[in-house]
Amino acid sequence: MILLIDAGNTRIKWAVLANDAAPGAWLDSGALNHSEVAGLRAVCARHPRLERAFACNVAGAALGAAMTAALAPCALQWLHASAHCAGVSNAYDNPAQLGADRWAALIGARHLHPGPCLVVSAGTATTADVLDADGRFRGGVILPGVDLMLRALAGNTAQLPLADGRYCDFPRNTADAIVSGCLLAQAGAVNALYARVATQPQACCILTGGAAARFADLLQMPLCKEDTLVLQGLAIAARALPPGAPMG
Ligand SMILES: Nc1ncnc2c1ncn2[C@@H]1O[C@H](COP(=O)(O)OP(=O)(O)O)[C@@H](O)[C@H]1O
Ligand SMILES: CC(C)(COP(=O)(O)O)[C@@H](O)C(=O)NCCC(=O)O
Ligand SMILES: [K+]
Repeated sequence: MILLIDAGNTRIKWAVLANDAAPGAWLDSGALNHSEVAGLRAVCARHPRLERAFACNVAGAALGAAMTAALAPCALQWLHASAHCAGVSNAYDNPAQLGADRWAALIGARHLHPGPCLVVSAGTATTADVLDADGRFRGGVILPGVDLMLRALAGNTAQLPLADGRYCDFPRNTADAIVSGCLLAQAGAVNALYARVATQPQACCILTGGAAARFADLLQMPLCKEDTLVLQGLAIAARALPPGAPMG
């Protein structure tokens, strides 16, 4: 039994998986705020047959250390992006520079969909990553996530609130204008990146992240929503990287 943990800049997502189970067939799962990281200890206590913990962390060394402490004595193995893993190759100039959550999402996407796809993660940041039909990660973009965009406008202008408006085609008030602009910015980036794979047979978009639902309806392509894509990728990577194995 394995504990999988995706530590992002907003939330720590986790799931428990039996050794022979399909990625996504979670025995248990949940999410914690960074301030609740010690709650990982209770997750271990609830699952005494845990043999292993496998994680990605893009939220800094302090959170990583707190995760290690919370899980002790269960050893925590970290996924780092590398040149190859589980059928995915990494075209980043420096493969290790790619966020481990993006790398896990690409691995998860490859396992779900053998064709070309755009892997979109709507989290603190929004990322859109191009995966070719042969499992080659070609590259991708990073932009502020929805909440970051909304907070940037509220925090850096005299008159704009932290908007709680809704998407409209022709916004006629400030709150709707702000929300519509931010959601269109997200969808515009995704639609533009998708154009790079749209002509390839069986191309699709796999969408994940806590903010995915906010702009999914604005996306103009075949769409597969996978809320736990990163955790699924971690499960696949963990099986490809037994404890103590060198990174791919
Ligand atoms: N319960 C929640 N707590 C915090 N953010 C949430 C929650 N539900 C949805 N969200 C949205 O999802 C985003 C965080 O998504 P997530 O994928 O967890 O981000 P990350 O991987 O960067 O930690 C937030 O910016 C917010 O827009
Ligand atoms: C882009 C990210 C901040 C996304 O993290 P998240 O929004 O999920 O917290 C993360 O993947 C990251 O820190 N990447 C490292 C730089 C890169 O991927 O090029
Ligand atoms: K994420």
